[in-house]
Amino acid sequence: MSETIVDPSPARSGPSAVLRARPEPIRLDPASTAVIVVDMQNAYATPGGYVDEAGFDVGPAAAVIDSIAHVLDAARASGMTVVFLQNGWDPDYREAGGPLSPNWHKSNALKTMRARPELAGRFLARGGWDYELVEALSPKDGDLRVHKPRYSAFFNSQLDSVLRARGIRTLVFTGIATNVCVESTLRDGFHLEYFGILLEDATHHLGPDFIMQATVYNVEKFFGWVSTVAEFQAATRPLAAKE
Ligand SMILES: C/C(=C/NC(N)=O)C(=O)O
Repeated sequence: MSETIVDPSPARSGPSAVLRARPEPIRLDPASTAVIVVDMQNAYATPGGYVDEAGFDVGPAAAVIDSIAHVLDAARASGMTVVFLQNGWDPDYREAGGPLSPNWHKSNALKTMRARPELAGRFLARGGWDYELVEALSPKDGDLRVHKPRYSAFFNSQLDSVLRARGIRTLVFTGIATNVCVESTLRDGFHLEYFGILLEDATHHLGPDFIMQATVYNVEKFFGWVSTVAEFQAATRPLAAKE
């Protein structure tokens, strides 16, 4: 019996490819697919950035940067949209909210700066090094950047309108952190009718390994599809040849 292939864009006119994914394969239509690079900023992926200073392990981020670079090469070659998300706030932290915002209480960046006043102003402030994307993943011509002030990129940002204006239906997720901003955005995307695909080895989690497994389980079972960088490259290769 042949396996069902999920098809988010049955009315497409151009070439498409099938991505091997769990729980079932899903069709990729480059014209309506965007690769979302979640928060690959110095804050989350470079020693000396916020996450490192707050005591999380950024070691695995180096391999993730490499993996994402491969995904982006494949995505651009096959004509997909690339969207870089950048998390943070204005330099005065007004967008972060004050004590009446749960963000003020839960953001480890804000908490670390309050606990260590010598770090005040250093983390996730627009214009600063911590906020910048890592050098190895600099956007190329045609790529998009979207600023986001909370874990989910669909809140208080332009992401939904930027995607809808381009007819994007499928979102391929990479970036950091699997269990925080990646999962929050993929889940909210589900509720907005986007098809979310997690490339598990192009993400890195913050916290114990079981939390990565929990996100992968949640996505596979409830919110979307799970695949890998190698499968994405294999699926998109024939599309690039046709360009
Ligand atoms: C913990 C954290 C995660 N961010 C993300 N990009 O997943 C934060 O922003 O504080």
